[in-house]
Amino acid sequence: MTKIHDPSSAAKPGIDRPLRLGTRQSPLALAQAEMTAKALVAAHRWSADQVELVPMIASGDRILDRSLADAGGKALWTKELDRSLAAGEIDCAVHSMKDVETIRPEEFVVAAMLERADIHDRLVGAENIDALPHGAIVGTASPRRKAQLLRQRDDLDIRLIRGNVQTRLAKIAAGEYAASLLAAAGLDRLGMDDIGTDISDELMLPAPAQGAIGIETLREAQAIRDLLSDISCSATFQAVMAERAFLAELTADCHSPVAANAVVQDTQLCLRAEILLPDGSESVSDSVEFANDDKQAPARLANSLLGRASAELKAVFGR
Ligand SMILES: NCc1[nH]cc(CCC(=O)O)c1CC(=O)O
Repeated sequence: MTKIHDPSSAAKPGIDRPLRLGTRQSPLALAQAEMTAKALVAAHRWSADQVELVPMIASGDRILDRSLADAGGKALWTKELDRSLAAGEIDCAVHSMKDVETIRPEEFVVAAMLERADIHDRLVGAENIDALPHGAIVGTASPRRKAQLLRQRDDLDIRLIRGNVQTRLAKIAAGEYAASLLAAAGLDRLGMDDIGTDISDELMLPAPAQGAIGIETLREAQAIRDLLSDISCSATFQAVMAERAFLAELTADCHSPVAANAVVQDTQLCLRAEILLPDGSESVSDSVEFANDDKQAPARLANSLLGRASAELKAVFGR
């Protein structure tokens, strides 16, 4: 006997069963997943139990003795969630867009981004960069932050610091480092908005996608994509995609000191970007305004910056 396909028998996530949100297990990742869950519940008038968090440990959380760049790159943040998404164990995965590789497997799609938070870096351990003592030890794992700090203060002793936000703050409190830089967005989401001082984006243009939370799902999962699109902030989405397009053209990875930030103004985007030598001794920056639908503009900016760079700086980007 042939089975008659009954579409109502396919359990609808969020309706017949909870929508499963995959997340890393760090306190910041969990806070971001909670924000996503809240947004879904509000947008769809669900009850709280229609969304379920599925936390997992990422390789990036396990490897703490090396910089991410040396250990295998940004994939270390997404590998476990990717596998789980592909296996159908979760319906979508919540990420800090800053940690998501520029080129992603074709089967995944960023279906939504929450409204972007504070884009700035916050200095913890001193009032401002000038107030740091001569030769002070500053902890960061970011080539961008290191280069931008050294550009301003080449006497600083920049050393690798790894671990989640709480771990880093504990290391400063213990005197292992005089100071560190952390994303304001992360501190704010952890309720630590009273810690540290914002560094202006003139001095330190943030990392591409800093402050943005993205939710990925399977490209083919149209029902999930629809549920997610209802919580997406289109201005954030367009801005972050422009920043990522800039990165893609540079073929930058997490070794590369790169900063970029875009803002949407009506039908226009304004993209500011900067590339630096790792020791901060050279930086090239510029900004461009372009129409939202001009998808090539970020790549043009990348090439114009490279065109003005020294041979040494070009080489950082494999040119
Ligand atoms: N690489 C770690 C990471 N990824 C995203 C954030 C902060 C949250 C955000 O930028 O949205 C952080 C911590 C930090 O840079 O201090």
